[in-house]
Amino acid sequence: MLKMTKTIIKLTVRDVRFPTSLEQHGSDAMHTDPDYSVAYVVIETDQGMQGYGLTFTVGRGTEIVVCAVEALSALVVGKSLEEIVSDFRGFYRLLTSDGQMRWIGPEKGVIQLATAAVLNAVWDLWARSEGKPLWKLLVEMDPRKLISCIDFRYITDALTEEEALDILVKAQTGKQQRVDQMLKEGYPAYTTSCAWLGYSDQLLKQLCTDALNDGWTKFKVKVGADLKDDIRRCSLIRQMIGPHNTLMIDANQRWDVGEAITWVTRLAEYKPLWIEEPTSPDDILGHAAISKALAPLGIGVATGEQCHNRVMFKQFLQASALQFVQIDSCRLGSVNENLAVLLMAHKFKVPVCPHAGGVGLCELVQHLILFDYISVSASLDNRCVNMDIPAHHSKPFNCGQVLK
Ligand SMILES: C[C@H](O)[C@@H](O)CC(=O)C(=O)O
Ligand SMILES: [Mg+2]
Repeated sequence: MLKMTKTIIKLTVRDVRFPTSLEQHGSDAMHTDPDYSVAYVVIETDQGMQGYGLTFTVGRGTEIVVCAVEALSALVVGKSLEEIVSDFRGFYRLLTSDGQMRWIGPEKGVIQLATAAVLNAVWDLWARSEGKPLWKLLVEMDPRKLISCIDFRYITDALTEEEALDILVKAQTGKQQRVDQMLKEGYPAYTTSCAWLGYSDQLLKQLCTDALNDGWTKFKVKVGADLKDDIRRCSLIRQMIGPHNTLMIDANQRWDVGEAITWVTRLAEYKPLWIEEPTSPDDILGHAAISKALAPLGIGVATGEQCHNRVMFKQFLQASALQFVQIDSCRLGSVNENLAVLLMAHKFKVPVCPHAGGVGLCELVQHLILFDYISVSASLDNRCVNMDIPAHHSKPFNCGQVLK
């Protein structure tokens, strides 16, 4: 008789690093020599199917994430895909609430990065077994089934299961039109690839010219190390892109709260849409104070690439501490936790502009933002996705090409 279940019999994890620090790709005010890296996970079933997942890291820290993935593997190997997805919420909890390992999180830091890598591989296996890309698996899934993948523990004071279901059911209207639109037009994207902090002005000019020629209209510039340099670089980019294209700035947590307000006020004449990660990613009230001070200048606060779980995002939203939610496909606990954040952002009417500066993040997050547009928000207002493909290869993101 034909065996129908797919049992996971093996998990392997590799430490993969790229020497990006040599040419300062990916550099910012806090990560001056980043080597873009991943903990890369492959799971294999008894029927020979594979699922691929990863989490993004920077440099030596990858070794520790690899150990954490290995520590989780015993919870995955031996389970069947069918058993996992029949109670995905339960499986998410199994990984995040394990009595022997919960103490080193919970749901944050290295262990959450490892959880993301493992669960990303499980979602990939699920999508492959259905013969669909992940975004399609998500948009075609019954709303009740989707909700059953989310752990609502700790967020029901902001979003209940019933409210989440209601959001998904309402967004069923017009869904097919949005699918067709995305396949034809793609999702708006921005690039940081012209303006990493360690790039010379000459390189910045050359990459910005190339990106403009390639059709990019939204540009992010790294700031925060030296105010004079920031003024010169922002002025240069604003001159090159003109008044109608969009500029964002990113300080990667460099400042204290007061310093952030003063510094960004000095850069306000270059009309940035947002200041990203102005201060510690854990300082919710600090972000709220910065948001309040910068609102009259028309500058929003964006954060999320180091926002470690749904509970943090909940509080940022409740405290009006951000104006742009930057989900990250590998910082949060994979698709399961990202779904919770997308639904909360929708309830709080805050646009989602995912983070993706890193290995594999652009490839992963496009699935989540397509799901957000097609099945949750139905809006492109004030929204764009980060696509940091190295500038010399860069093309505006077109999911018609990428995702068919
Ligand atoms: C170290 C990373 O390159 C970081 O600078 C990415 C980032 O902040 C972004 O893409 O945004
Ligand atoms: Mg950033």
